[in-house]
Amino acid sequence: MFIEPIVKGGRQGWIEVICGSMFSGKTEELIRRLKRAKIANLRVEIFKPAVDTRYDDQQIVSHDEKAIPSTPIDNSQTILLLTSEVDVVGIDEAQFFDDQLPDVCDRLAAQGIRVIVAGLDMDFRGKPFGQIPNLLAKADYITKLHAICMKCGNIASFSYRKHAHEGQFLLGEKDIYEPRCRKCFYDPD
Ligand SMILES: Nc1ncnc2c1ncn2[C@@H]1O[C@H](COP(=O)(O)OP(=O)(O)O)[C@@H](O)[C@H]1O
Ligand SMILES: Cc1cn([C@H]2C[C@H](O)[C@@H](COP(=O)(O)O)O2)c(=O)[nH]c1=O
Ligand SMILES: [Zn+2]
Repeated sequence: MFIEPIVKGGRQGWIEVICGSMFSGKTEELIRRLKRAKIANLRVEIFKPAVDTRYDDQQIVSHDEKAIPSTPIDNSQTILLLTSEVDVVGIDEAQFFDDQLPDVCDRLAAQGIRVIVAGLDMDFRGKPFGQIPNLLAKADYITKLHAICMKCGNIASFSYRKHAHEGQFLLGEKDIYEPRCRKCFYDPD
C-alpha cells in the first residue's frame, strides 16, 4: 500500500501516478489518498475530464460506487487557474487529457503541490494511452494496479474491448470492456 512520504525542510511538491487496466482499482486508490489528505486538513482540489460522464457529471465515482466531488474540465491548463491555494491536486482518467498535462503536473509540483494522477496506461489494443507514458516518466512515485482476468482468474494488466468499435476513445463499463491477463488478451478463444 502506498504510504505518503515524510517531507523534511518545508513544503515540497511531487507527482504520483496510479496506473493499470480497467477495474484494477485506480479510482478507489485515488479516492483513498485524497480522503486521507482531507482528513489531514490539507487543501485538496480534484479534476476529471469533462468528457467522462459515465457515472456522474461532477463526481469521480469508482466501479464499486465510492465517490468524491470533482471539477470537470476540458483543458489541462485550467488546473493551473484553479489551484493557487491548494496542497494536493487529484486528477482522474488522465489518459483523456491533452498533451499539456505532464507540463501542468510539473508546474504544480514545482509550486510545492502533491499531484496524484490516475489513468489507463494502455488502451484496448495494448498500446500506451495518451499522456500516461510521459507522466510515468516524470513521476516521483508509481503504483501499477491489476484487476482479475475475466477469462481465467489470473492477474490482469490489459483492458479487452468486446465491441467492434475501432476508435481509441469509447466510454464504457463491463458491457464493453473486461480486464484480461496477457495470455487471454493476446490469445483469446
Ligand atoms: N475483474 C475485476 N477485477 C478486479 N476488480 C473488479 C473486477 N470487476 C469489478 N471489479 C470492481 O472494481 C473495483 C475497482 O474499481 P475502480 O477503482 O473504479 O477501478 P479502475 O478505476 O481501475 O477502473 C474493485 O474494487 C471491484 O469491486
Ligand atoms: C481501454 C479503453 C478504455 N476507454 C474508456 C472506457 C472507460 O470509460 C475509461 C476507463 O475507465 P476506468 O476508470 O479505467 O475503468 O476509458 C477508452 O476510451 N478506450 C480504451 O481503449
Ligand atoms: Zn486470463
